[in-house]
Amino acid sequence: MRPTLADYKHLMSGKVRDLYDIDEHNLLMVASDRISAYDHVLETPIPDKGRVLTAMSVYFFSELGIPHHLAASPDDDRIPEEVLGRALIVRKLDMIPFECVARGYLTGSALKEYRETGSVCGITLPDGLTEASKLEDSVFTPATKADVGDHDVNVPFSAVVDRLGEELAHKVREETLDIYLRASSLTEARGLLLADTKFEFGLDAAGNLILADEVLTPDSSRFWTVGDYEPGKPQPSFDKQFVRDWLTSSESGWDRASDSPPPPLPDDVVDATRKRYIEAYERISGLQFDEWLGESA
Ligand SMILES: C[C@H](c1ccccc1)n1cc(-c2ncnc(N)c2C#N)cn1
Repeated sequence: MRPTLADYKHLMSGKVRDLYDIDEHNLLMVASDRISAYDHVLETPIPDKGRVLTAMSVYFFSELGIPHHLAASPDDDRIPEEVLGRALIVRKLDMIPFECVARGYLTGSALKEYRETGSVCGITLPDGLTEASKLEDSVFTPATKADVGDHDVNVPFSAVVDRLGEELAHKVREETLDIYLRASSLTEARGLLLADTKFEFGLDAAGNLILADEVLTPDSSRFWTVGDYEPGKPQPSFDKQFVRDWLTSSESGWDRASDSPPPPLPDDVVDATRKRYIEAYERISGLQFDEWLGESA
């Protein structure tokens, strides 16, 4: 008999994920079907999004072959039925207080900073770069974690050194870039560009660096289609473009510049977005989503 979520103490919630306390050594990390766009958590869920992104993390944790925080099988008996397939048991770590971002392409906050300073996180970049430019060498662009609803703040590597010390700061940067390069090679071979991604690390009781959080999901990464890649303009998001296009179309009646919450999504946008998440998982992993744990929505 599996427990229910009510048996576990709720610890915190992010935009689309929730964290529960299992026992002295373990947490339950639950991925919801919530989706965010334009800094809003939409009222319309995307069925199976939580299960797909959980399956993607599990695939990469097993594929990357580096120490990670998964503490049990995805079908462990301690996982409640209601979240089976979209929840993982992870071991408690002393989390490193930085978003460890690796970028192979220039976009988002890094592009904004580059346009203002010619650099990102204190790293001077070549002149003449533009939206979605491919960077000659991928860069480590750490950020401090913002409260829910705020944007993370990019910081120079020296801030990581000041907080973690030279040795650990260098190890975090090295691990971040190594995982990014290996993952981007894997995804590109399957037709998807990994423009950038965000990792979180923690330390175990022995002081070992452990890969934590979710990894290489569309929520922690930007995925673009190789065939559509064209620097000089914003690239379509592999997973969220249908949502973004509809929200900014006249059909939605929503004004992005207003403070009003976005309207509910139409069924066709929801269904197309669900299919994109599943496509991303199946193309990258080579696995069939309908063989993944839990009940399809
Ligand atoms: C940001 C993320 C989060 C996830 C889900 C919902 C809200 C926040 N989070 C993860 C931990 C965490 N703490 C201790 N040990 C761990 N292994 C982890 C992990 N992963 C703390 N925060």
